[in-house]
Amino acid sequence: MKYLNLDRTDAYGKLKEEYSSGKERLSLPDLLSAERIRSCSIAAGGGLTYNYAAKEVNEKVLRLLSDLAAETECIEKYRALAGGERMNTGEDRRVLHHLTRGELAGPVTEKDRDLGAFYREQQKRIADFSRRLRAGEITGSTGKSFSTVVQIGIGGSDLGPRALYLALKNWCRTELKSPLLEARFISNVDPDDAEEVLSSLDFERTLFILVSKSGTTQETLTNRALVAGMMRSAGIPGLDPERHFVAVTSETSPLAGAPGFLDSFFIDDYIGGRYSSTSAVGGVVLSLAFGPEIFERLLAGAHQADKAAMEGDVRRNAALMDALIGVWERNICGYPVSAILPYSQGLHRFPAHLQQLDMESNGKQVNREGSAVAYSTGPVIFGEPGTNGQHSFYQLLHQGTDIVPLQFIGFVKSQTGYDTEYENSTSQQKLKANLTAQIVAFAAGKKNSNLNKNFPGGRPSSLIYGEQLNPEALGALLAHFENKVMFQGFIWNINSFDQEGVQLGKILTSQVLGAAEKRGDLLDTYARLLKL
Ligand SMILES: O=P(O)(O)OC[C@H]1O[C@](O)(CO)[C@@H](O)[C@@H]1O
Repeated sequence: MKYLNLDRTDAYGKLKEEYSSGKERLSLPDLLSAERIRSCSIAAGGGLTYNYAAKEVNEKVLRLLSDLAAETECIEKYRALAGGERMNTGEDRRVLHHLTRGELAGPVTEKDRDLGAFYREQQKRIADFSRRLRAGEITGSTGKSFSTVVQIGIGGSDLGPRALYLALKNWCRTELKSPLLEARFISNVDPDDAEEVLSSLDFERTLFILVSKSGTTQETLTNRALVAGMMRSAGIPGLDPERHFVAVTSETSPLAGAPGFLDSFFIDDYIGGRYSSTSAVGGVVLSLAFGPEIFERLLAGAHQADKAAMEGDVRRNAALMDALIGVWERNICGYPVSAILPYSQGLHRFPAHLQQLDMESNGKQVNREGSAVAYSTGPVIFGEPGTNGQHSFYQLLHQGTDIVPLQFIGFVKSQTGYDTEYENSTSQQKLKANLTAQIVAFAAGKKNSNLNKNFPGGRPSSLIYGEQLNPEALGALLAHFENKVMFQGFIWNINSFDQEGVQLGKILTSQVLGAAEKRGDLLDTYARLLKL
């Protein structure tokens, strides 16, 4: 396989040339048409469709982007990654999150161990544990059945699972006959975060899921101690914290086999934190809260999206098309920011998950061999659900001095089916009307001689949509973005699977905590740290 920096590819030069010579051919108000809206759609798995009609790309640009995908061997690299090649060069590791939802390139083995079988075995153990606990066969230390689970973790051990739980909570509440366990999350080392969650819990009926792949993360271990301490001081006769904790960690972590847990479930170093939602990291909390069948349906949707991303024809590969257009916008058009705008309240924490997924993966300044790259890599990602965002930051998106490419997400039906009519339309109809109105307003704009009221348009967006946000659609949505980020990493020739940029802050924090005086004024500590 060839590993070329983006600026060494032929397609990159041609794309730059096309942009500088053909800006008027790329005018969005002129490009957008009813015919284009119909033709620029790609099935993305899980019943989802990716539509890129409102992107600043014409036929010529699409041909060149397709050449770029071929030149950078995106599909070959994806196949190699799925087959177990050590694509995480920084840490010399395989990258196997796809394998948690099914094989794409045959079995992956290591020293005769089938790694897919290992993930499936963990999944089966989680399913058995969840069924027994939900049936009341596994109880708390005082004999009461569990009604609440609390995940303690941070970064990838929190954001993805939390976003997925919140995304399915209302759908499950509406669709399932079996009762749901409530899930809560503690992540921040700020004690107010834990206190707020713990203050409303019945400890006797709560199971804590301690999630840390490394088993060394300061925030997570501190919160474990805080929870156990609070349980001990609650003064409840017979309450034993050790029978209220399970662990999710890697087999090589200090937590593996450590005392103090009712049970433990495992991942391995081949699944990066931000890619771990479909492993035990997300599997335990989602299976306990909703039942293992729901988690299996989510995995099935993710696997469909993974298979769809293997398609060699760019025009039939949603994740690859999304990735290529993102590179066009970042490197050729020069847009440094991108917004995720779900028109679905269930997805209100999904932008936060995508922020870590994208920015921790592709916020890199060196290529996979460690040499500096001379072009931009990952954009800044932010987002909020519509319509709330419309009344907050959309002003800048419509009329600000920067162009921010937008990723809309929407569904035909709501999750609960509850709806009400007011002024001749229902709430769900209003939600969808707002979504389509925004896409057109951003793309086409509206001329006004009063510049303060002028909408310049030309603000590109794409839309991922489906019938309803259900487990399959959510799994596919998650995998779509994971695969998009992976393809962009291939095109930028960077390693999207390590995160050295988080280390320095951790080291300096330990130095502050190791210093004799930790209780000083914030500015004193700040100044003293420079001398340490
Ligand atoms: O699961 P762990 O090992 O506690 O790590 C949590 C998070 O910390 C990070 O390593 C960043 O500090 C993330 O990549 C990861 O998701």
